[in-house]
Amino acid sequence: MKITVVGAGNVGATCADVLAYKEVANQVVLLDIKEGIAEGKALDIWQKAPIDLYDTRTIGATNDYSKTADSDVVVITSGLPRKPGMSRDDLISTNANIVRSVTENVVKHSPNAIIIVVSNPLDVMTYCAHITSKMPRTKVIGMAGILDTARYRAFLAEEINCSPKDIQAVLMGGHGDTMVPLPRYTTVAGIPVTELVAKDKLDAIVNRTINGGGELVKLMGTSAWYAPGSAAAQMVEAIVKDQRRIFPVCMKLEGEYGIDNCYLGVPVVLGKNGVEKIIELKLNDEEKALLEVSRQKVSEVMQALDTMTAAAK
Ligand SMILES: NC(=O)C1=CN([C@@H]2O[C@H](COP(=O)(O)OP(=O)(O)OC[C@H]3O[C@@H](n4cnc5c(N)ncnc54)[C@H](O)[C@@H]3O)[C@@H](O)[C@H]2O)C=CC1
Ligand SMILES: O=C([O-])CC(=O)C(=O)O
Repeated sequence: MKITVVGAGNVGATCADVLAYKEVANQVVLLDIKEGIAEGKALDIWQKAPIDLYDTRTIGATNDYSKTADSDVVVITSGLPRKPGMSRDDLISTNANIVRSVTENVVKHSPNAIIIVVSNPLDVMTYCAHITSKMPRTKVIGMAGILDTARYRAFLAEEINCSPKDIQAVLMGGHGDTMVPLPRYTTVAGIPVTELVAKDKLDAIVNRTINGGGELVKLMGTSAWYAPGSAAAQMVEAIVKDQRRIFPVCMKLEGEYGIDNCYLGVPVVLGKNGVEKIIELKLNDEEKALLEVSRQKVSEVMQALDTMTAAAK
């Protein structure tokens, strides 16, 4: 198995490191446009192999896509991260150009790869990669839901003072202020979360989750990478090992949840073909209304991308 990670910055290098450490594939190629950075980080990860005892070979490339040829999965992390005061949507024009050209190169050299997009604004960059690739919607998907759910689970574990391993949750919608955490579908070792956490505390945790990315940007001056890198690696692992794990994943909806032609996070079964199945939850009216707000917001940004693309022609 061969995995390529495009973008050897904070998220991409972390993802490559986790893939190697967990021996998800025997080869991981890290590619960046900045001279030498991917080669250096790939070499550094390889030199950690005798210490951490893994045999995944990590290889770096400066914009040389021939080294990525015939990858099984490609993770796209190339693009600007936001700075304090910015929204993810502010990154759209720069990152769309990057994601478009990267996707063209990826598809040229690895026509059968499953593509996982990480660059922001996530939902619209998944749209951009999907239409550029001309591949089925089940094979061009975005990572955000695992990260957002992990933040929610970590905050809950802190509040309950229990292991995060025992918290199961699902979250839907866009990766932004309109994401839709679902306390009704959150359990702690099988116990509904509402039996363990008071409503006001749960509301505060949901709110902190929605602003989880921004909290870190404010603290660090750039966005997060440890949890995002691991989250993308977890999607790769589910695909490469055909685990059929159930995760929230961003993809094009074609009628599911009554939504057409919009890229949103929904729970799916992830396996060797990418998305094997979309799970349609029976949302209540309140949850449906929140998802509709998310749909409107993502659709607006998709339209903004369409306008930009048309103007550039
Ligand atoms: N979906 C999600 O949940 C998350 C998304 N992100 C997004 O991931 C992206 C990367 O974030 P970081 O790694 O922190 O940024 P970074 O600045 O550390 O790394 C980005 C890398 O992309 C490279 N790059 C730029 N243009 C390229 C091109 N055409 N080809 C190849 N490489 C190129 C840069 O040289 C840089 O090394 C950002 O857009 C950020 O907003 C970050 C965290 C979570
Ligand atoms: O907040 C950002 O810009 C990066 C990101 O998507 C996240 O960490 O959730």
